[in-house]
Amino acid sequence: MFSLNGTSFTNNSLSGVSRCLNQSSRRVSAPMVVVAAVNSNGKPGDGSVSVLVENALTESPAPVEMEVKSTVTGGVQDVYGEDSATEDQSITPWTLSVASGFSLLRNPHYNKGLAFSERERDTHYLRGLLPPVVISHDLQVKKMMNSIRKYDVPLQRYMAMMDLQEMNERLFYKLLIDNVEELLPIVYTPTVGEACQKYGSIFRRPQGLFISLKEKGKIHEVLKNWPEKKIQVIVVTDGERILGLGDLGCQGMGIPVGKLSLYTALGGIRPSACLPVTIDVGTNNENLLNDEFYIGLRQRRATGQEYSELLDEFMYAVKQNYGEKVLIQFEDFANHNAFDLLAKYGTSHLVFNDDIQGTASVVLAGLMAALNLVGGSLSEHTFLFLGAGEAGTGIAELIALEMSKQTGIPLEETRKKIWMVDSKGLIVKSRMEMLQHFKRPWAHDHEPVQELVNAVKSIKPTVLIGSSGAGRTFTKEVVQAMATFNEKPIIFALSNPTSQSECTAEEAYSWSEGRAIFASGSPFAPVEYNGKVYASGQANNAYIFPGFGLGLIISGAIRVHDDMLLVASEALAEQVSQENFEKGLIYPPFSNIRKISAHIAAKVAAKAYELGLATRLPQPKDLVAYAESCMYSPAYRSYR
Ligand SMILES: NC(=O)C1=CN([C@@H]2O[C@H](COP(=O)(O)OP(=O)(O)OC[C@H]3O[C@@H](n4cnc5c(N)ncnc54)[C@H](OP(=O)(O)O)[C@@H]3O)[C@@H](O)[C@H]2O)C=CC1
Ligand SMILES: CC(=O)C(=O)O
Ligand SMILES: [Mg+2]
Repeated sequence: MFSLNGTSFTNNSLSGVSRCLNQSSRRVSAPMVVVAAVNSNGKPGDGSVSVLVENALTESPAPVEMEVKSTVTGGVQDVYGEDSATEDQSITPWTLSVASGFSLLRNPHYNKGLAFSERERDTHYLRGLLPPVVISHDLQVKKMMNSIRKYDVPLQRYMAMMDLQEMNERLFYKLLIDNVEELLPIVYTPTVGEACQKYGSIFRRPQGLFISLKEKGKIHEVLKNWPEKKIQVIVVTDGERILGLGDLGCQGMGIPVGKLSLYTALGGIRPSACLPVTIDVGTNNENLLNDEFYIGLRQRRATGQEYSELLDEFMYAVKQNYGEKVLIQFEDFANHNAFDLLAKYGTSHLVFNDDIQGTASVVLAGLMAALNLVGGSLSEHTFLFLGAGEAGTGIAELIALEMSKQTGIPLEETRKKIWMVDSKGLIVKSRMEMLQHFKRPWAHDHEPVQELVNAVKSIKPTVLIGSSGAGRTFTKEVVQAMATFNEKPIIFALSNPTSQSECTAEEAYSWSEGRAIFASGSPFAPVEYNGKVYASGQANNAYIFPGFGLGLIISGAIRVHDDMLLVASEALAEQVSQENFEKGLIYPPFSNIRKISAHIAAKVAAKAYELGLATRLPQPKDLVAYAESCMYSPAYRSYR
């Protein structure tokens, strides 16, 4: 028993946190002295109990390594041992106080709904607050899936999922992990696109952190308002290019929220370590400016110095609050800012642009896999893009880099195998003066060509990639042209959501007489053509960023390097099985995504160590096993 600020505490309840740490299968330094203090009568007066947490690392610098059994794996930097507790161990459901009673049921992090056991209902003052039945986590998942499936409208399913995330986090993640193929199109593209468009009308409870021009000069304090302190990944948007839907301003928040749900479900990053951010500098979307339910600043976008000062303040406040190794993922910025932000902060922060880099890695993986079906090496193929923005030029640059690495041919030469069409036609040398800087490497010698179909007929690409955000631009004539000079034309329709896809799966297969190798950014159902069923893959950066981020975090990487993108592509391509190839697939099913993410993470981490960019030492021997052991599991913990 001891006293703090006049209150008596017992330490016989030295929390399960330290015990949990001891029994984790991860190698842990045993740093935590955790004192869960209860009032001397052992009963909270007002439903809450003060808790004091101390990190004893400073007092006990020598790390103690332990290897013990675990049935549940923990999140990266699971310092409180909550996630690495085995299923038969107890942990304390604490916030700054021990949650109990009504507040426990309203706390999404600890709420278990009808799965609270009889004992927990007694010890945590839940009697009467729940109906008598006690059900399992699995039954909760079954029940929730039943109720979600009753909604015919995808947006209603999205809203039900968001409500669940705000009500019972572990049920939300178990549902998503166990039913990933069915629920990915709900919490992610295409439905998240519609949700962003209607965000103001469907807005119920805020998710993520909103930083607007009003917060200029105060961003450091605003970050402190966020309830979690140990942030490992931030996904940030300014809402100017949301999927292929354009400027959705502050309503772009659905994207960082959705991407970070995938960081947890697909990549195993703890939810409490994820921070979704929307930077609101206004919007140029007239419909939103005139919408009475719009949730953002009602002004046109700030640009120039005003914009860059806000971004600068944000970037430095992030580093001040969370340190060097927090990963900042830029998402859905317009290209006139995206390339510059990546270049500007790439040397001072751990930054990653998902649209430029993540997309590049996922498409390169698909191409590597597709070579198994069409033959030849990468440099024997010719590529034509519709869309020369972030996604298009990002992918092109990574393909050229990989070709250069494979053949030893200089990058300037390998780029010549890649052609681009933008809204003004084929990118050719005569347009050089007027081109944005990121398009210039792709301006080759050729007479001007206006129409895509004519570019296809002239260049005769083996691979056609849509990254335009312009729906149905791969017309019948375009696909038929591809099929005239390719036995198996490779066609990617990357644009999201489905309404913006350059063509549908049905169009790709029927217009190519079943010969296309097709993948799309948003999913399409299998297609029947001439009595045969064709399943297409989903070429979406969701395959890459969760595992990529996990790899950066587990290695303590301080910078992103292009070679990490290349190994991530290899890791993903290696996961495509013979059985997948036989179905014409060039991506593995999402149902294996956590295993895939662990492989990607291991390769990325290994590259970080090789490049001297990793700070978490020593390097674990088996990086795949280590990555898996670091992944968050949504299994319920029992509360003492
Ligand atoms: N599947 C995936 O994982 C990903 C998919 N995407 C999707 O890719 C699309 C583009 O994104 P991003 O590259 O960031 O966008 P950008 O705005 O940076 O680039 C769009 C490009 O498409 C061109 N374009 C637009 N309309 C047409 C048209 N009708 N004909 C020819 N070219 C056109 C633009 O031309 P101009 O330069 O002349 O204006 C520009 O070059 C989006 O729909 C997005 O959802 C993005 C990232 C990942
Ligand atoms: C998938 C994605 O990042 C996009 O469409 O922007
Ligand atoms: Mg994006």
